[in-house]
Amino acid sequence: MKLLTAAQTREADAATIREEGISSAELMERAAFAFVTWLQVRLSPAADTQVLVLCGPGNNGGDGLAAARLLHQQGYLVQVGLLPADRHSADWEVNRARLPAELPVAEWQPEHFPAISPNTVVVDALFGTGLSRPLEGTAAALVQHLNAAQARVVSIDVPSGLFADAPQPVGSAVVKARYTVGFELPKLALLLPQNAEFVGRWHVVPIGLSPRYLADVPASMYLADAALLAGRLPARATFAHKGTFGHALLLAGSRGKVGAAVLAAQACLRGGVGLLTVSVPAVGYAVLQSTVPEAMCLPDDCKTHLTNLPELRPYAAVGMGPGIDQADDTRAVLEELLCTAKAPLVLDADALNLLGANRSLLDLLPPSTILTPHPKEFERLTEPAQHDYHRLELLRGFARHYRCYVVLKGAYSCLATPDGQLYFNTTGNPSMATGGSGDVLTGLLTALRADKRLSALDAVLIGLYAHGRAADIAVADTGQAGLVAGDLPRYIGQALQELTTPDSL
Ligand SMILES: NC(=O)C1=CN([C@@H]2O[C@H](COP(=O)(O)OP(=O)(O)OC[C@H]3O[C@@H](n4cnc5c(N)ncnc54)[C@H](O)[C@@H]3O)[C@@H](O)[C@H]2O)[C@@H](O)CC1
Ligand SMILES: Nc1ncnc2c1ncn2[C@@H]1O[C@H](COP(=O)(O)OP(=O)(O)O)[C@@H](O)[C@H]1O
Ligand SMILES: [K+]
Repeated sequence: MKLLTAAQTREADAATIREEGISSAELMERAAFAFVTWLQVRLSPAADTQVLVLCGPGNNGGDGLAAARLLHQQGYLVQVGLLPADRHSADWEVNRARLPAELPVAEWQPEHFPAISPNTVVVDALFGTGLSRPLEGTAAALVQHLNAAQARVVSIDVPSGLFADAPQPVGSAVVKARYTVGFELPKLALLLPQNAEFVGRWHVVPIGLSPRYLADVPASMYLADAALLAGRLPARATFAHKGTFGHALLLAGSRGKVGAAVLAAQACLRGGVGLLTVSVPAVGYAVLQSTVPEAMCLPDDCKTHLTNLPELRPYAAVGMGPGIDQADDTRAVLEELLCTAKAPLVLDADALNLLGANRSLLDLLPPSTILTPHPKEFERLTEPAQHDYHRLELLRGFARHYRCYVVLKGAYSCLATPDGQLYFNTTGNPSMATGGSGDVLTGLLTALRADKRLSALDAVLIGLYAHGRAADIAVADTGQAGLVAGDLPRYIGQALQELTTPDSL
């Protein structure tokens, strides 16, 4: 699924109106209906529920007016509060006129905003994608009044005051919603950690925007969801053998962090690799052999950390980083790997920290290497970001410059490709915020890179999706707090199966 900018969303609305021969008010009605349908499922029975709809002067306010009418028709106790304005959009006027006379409507004056009861459900329809500057004056005061009320707020399209796809000054007035319900496609702002306190949980509801426009519009940002990835993992052929799926090498572990090597190895095997060899410091040899018997193990001469690069010829992909620490002779192993590897590489954790501390090594990165930094590791590779949008630009620039695939990990992990596209992963949950989840990802990505049937892009996208999806499946058994990284590998197979090409004509 593509992510559209606010401007492209307006074009998509216009294309839909043109192609379907409907009026913009009809599209607004569709949007309001979709919103109300979503809301009704989550509200208490109609007669017990007070709903306050706060409407701004544009089409977001128009959506709010239409939603107020539809909720009123369903028997909810609805009131409408209007933000005072000199001018309103045409479809706002249409929907203002359609409000039934018995539905209470008041213009909210700044000197005496009515109190908002915490029991009220507030629909925030003040501003949407048409916001052109940060809120000030009455609009900002109303947002502050609403936030102070601590009511349950559901924002239409975006929390009012938040730019849909651009940064804004720190401290701007923005509604703090419990839920944000967007139309058709999420806006970039909903995916960024800095906006979490405003967005709450988000959902999108379909409104039938022009499929032709959505297919043709050029995009540089995508949501990597099931629709994008379904069927991308080829099914296994009847006569497949272990050579079909590649032989991977993992370079992982150091004294006190052998577990990272175990987790990566388990995930690599569950990711479907044909053969796996793990190079660990001598201290990890017995541990690895007993916990992951399916993997071959190459013990390093050094007891505590990696000091030797194995002969690379047998391997279809190499993953390095989980738990390796940052000793100077491990840095030398990384340097030799970068200089000599012919197979695709996956670099994580301390391999990234070593790159950050020895930036000249970055120029040795083979094209199409996969790097998986979390934000702190990414900062060590680049520079501190001023905000999330800046971080995304740094990410895009880094991936382009080094011709690499770079995954900025977090909720909605973002992959930047060598040609500057961004893909936001849609799976995963906060259960993964536990030590070792990243090691599991390294192992899984190394397995998928060893599978020659997959392109580099598909390997990363499938790996990110399946990693998060494994956690989504696992939490049904473990709960969120109870999940540990070691639980994830055994759900990877099920997650991968969901993306496998169906066995049909
Ligand atoms: N027919 C359509 O085009 C559809 C539009 N939709 C809704 O339309 C919304 C976009 O509507 P609009 O483009 O009218 O934009 P908004 O409703 O977001 O607001 C635009 C109005 O606010 C004013 N404004 C912008 N920034 C301001 C600020 N900082 N302080 C005070 N006033 C400010 C603008 O001058 C304009 O009058 C979407 O978010 C969505 O909710 C949906 O109904 C789907 C269909
Ligand atoms: N709140 C969250 N929602 C979804 N995924 C998450 C969340 N928190 C962490 N993750 C995922 O878990 C992994 C954590 O990796 P990392 O930070 O390297 O941890 P570690 O070094 O402990 O293995 C990443 O893939 C990240 O995307
Ligand atoms: K809004």
